[in-house]
Amino acid sequence: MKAVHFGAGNIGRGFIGHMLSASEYEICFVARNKKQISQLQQRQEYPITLANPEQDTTIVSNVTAINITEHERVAEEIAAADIITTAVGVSALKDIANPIAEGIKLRLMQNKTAPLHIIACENAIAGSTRLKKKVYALLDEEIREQADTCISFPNAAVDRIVPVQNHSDPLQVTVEPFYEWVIHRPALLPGFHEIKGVHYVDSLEPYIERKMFTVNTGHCCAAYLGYLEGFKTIRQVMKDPSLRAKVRHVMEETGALLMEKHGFDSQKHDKYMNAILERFANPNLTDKVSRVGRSPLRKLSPNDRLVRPVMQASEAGIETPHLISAMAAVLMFRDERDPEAVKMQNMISEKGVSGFISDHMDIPANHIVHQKLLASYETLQASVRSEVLSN
Ligand SMILES: NC(=O)c1ccc[n+]([C@@H]2O[C@H](COP(=O)([O-])OP(=O)(O)OC[C@H]3O[C@@H](n4cnc5c(N)ncnc54)[C@H](O)[C@@H]3O)[C@@H](O)[C@H]2O)c1
Ligand SMILES: O=P(O)(O)OC[C@@H](O)[C@@H](O)[C@H](O)[C@H](O)CO
Repeated sequence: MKAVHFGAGNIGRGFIGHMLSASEYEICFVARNKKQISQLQQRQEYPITLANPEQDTTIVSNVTAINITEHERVAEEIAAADIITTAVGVSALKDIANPIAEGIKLRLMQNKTAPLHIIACENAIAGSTRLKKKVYALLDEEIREQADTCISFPNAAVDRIVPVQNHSDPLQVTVEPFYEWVIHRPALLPGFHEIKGVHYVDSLEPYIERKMFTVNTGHCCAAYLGYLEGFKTIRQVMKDPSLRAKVRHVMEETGALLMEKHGFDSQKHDKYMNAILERFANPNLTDKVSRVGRSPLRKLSPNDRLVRPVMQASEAGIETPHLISAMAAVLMFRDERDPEAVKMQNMISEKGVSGFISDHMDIPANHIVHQKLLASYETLQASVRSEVLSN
């Protein structure tokens, strides 16, 4: 069985590659980093270390790589593949749509009708559907109709914390022991070769919302609240009892929404939240605030981990004071090395924070969430100003 995976980054090597290889897939990474590509080609394996006290290490084998710029080879790999996965970041899906479309054209030209599954393993609601729209926009009607008969884009949720790596070996990756990969079963075509350890479900929305609104909402709130206190790692943030309590409160607010919307059991959800807080606090893992808080424009977009739950909670009549005050912290986030953080501050300077909340976050000025967020931002700014003056 052949897999093509776009993006040989942290989650690509540390999770998706690991899972596919353990299910007897041969994996070809389509990547950009030349050093990683040549190492993957030469060694055809790489080590994964678990962030547990024993630092258990396993070897992922049957791997190779090609460069995204080798258009013909990428198309040939796609034409021959059984599964395509991606972990490039949701904003980069537009950049890989063309190579995937070219591969699909070649595959269909070769009359290959074996099923092909294309799964976006990104932190996004309906990531594979988004990718499909971008790919299909590049195919003509006849090819789209043919593709519909043998190519499917199942949506998925992926969960494993894999920080930025700092090893002398460019392929080595340290990952947390926990993992969860959930795939929407109804979108699987007959002949799909099962990936061991994946949870296949009939309805994905409860799983992706539970993951994004608990793990990712809590994680980024830890990062932005920690940033305001000058912390550099998530572990440091979680050691601060007041910040840890704030993150817990944010999760409780999104949890109230999830329980109301999806009928989750409150005791089980409580355990789920506790386990996540422990994952954030893992003493064997160093995860930077800058990684977890990266790309604030994406994180503040209407369908992502902050605006979506806060608006849904508001509609359901659920109060979210902690989430709103953490969102005010996002608006204060500055990181010169993060282009989205720079752009966000420029947008706020140009439009004012209320203009940013209306235009970028799509929360109209007369909405109660807009007004509360604005008030929370102004209070936070005033407290930061008075702290600066008193120092
Ligand atoms: N790291 C985690 O803890 C984690 C967990 C779950 C989901 N995710 C999601 O997985 C995705 C990747 O995250 P990551 O942490 O692995 O980031 P990363 O930056 O480590 O990896 C992304 C990789 O994609 C590559 N890439 C980007 N554009 C490309 C292109 N056009 N062609 C080929 N390669 C390209 C980059 O070079 C990089 O190697 C994101 O959507 C993220 O939200 C991450
Ligand atoms: O990857 P992002 O930027 O969407 O979010 C940063 C982290 O919260 C995220 O990567 C988590 O580590 C991951 O989603 C855990 O499964």
